[in-house]
Amino acid sequence: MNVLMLLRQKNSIAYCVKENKACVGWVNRYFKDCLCNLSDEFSFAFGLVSLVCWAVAEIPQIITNFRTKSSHGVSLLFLLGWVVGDIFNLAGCLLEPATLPTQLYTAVLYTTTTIILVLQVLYYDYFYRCWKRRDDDSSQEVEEVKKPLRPQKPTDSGIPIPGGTGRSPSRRMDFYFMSARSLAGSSTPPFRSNLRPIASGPSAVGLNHDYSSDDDTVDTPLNISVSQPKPIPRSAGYGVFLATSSGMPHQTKALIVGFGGRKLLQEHGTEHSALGQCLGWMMAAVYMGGRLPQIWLNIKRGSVEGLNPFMFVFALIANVTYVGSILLRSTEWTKIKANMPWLLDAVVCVVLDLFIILQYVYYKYFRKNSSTFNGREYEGAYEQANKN
Ligand SMILES: NC(=[NH2+])NCCC[C@H](N)C(=O)O
Repeated sequence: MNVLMLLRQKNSIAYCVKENKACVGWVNRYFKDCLCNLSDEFSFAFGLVSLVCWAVAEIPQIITNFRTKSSHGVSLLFLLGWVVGDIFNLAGCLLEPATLPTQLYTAVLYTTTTIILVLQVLYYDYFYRCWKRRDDDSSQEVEEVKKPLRPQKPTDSGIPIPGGTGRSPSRRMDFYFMSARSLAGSSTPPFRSNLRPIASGPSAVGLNHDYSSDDDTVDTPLNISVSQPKPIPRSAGYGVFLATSSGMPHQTKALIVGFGGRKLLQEHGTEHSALGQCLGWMMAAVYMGGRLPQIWLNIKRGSVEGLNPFMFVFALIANVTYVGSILLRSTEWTKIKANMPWLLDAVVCVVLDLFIILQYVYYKYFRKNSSTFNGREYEGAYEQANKN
């Protein structure tokens, strides 16, 4: 029987067992899925929309980080939750015979984009910031030796110091000079800096204390350490967890030949292992919990600056269509039950993403007017910096 099915599959002749008719050719060929009726077709279409949404979901945030040269708006813990979940999800897709090849495609797709995003966050949060700080510190050292600081008029605050370092000042250095030399006389904090009470002269102003996605913020001392920048630690406190699969629905109406060594399955031959279920629940817990650091970061900062809401809009659509694709394929309780961890995860993530989008609207448009001095000034400087 299996040999016969394999032969049929090889010749691209797949049949719906129930309805005894050929599957949709291209879907069968490229996605190894069999669509027998309209609801299967809708299910597949929803699955495709979900796949496309996941493919693009993180791109807006990557662009925002690139533009602001910072990742202060997005929680690293949230992204790490995704990465760890995705890796186990990927492993689960490869090991679990009940998953479809499309699940594997989706998992590969979003694991890749998430890894790119995390690498970018680490780059801006650690390397870029360290280099920038080192650059600024050495500039300040030379500056302090060569040109003693003079009191600045408030109107001078944005003007770079000509020839101060013996090399052409970059825009980054302009910000630095503005903040280090004359912030005491200016009410405008430097780009992405926290406005703090100024203890003494200009050299006592803390720079580079970015609004960070760090969830364990460590206060930056007011005095800049000229030689060694103090790295801000981040916590990556998720425990080890495993996850299996998500993406397209498990149910198949006809024969499926899986990837590599995966088994040939039939409608009634789909296996749901207890381990797969257990891992599915653990995956769901991590994915759902992963949104909390982001929500908390937004509350803690009282701002959503640097966060791109489209990441959550796409994730929301991806999860809604994902749920639709499962439910449209089958409403049999046994199948819904087997998919429960993935369904529940997607539904809860939709609610949490909706909450984050509302948070965005609130902080961006309503909280703006009543924000504190610090917040207003920060936004002004931020927007000003973006315009330059
Ligand atoms: N890296 C990813 N985008 N992974 C997909 C996570 C899917 C999960 N339902 C969530 O919304 O969190």
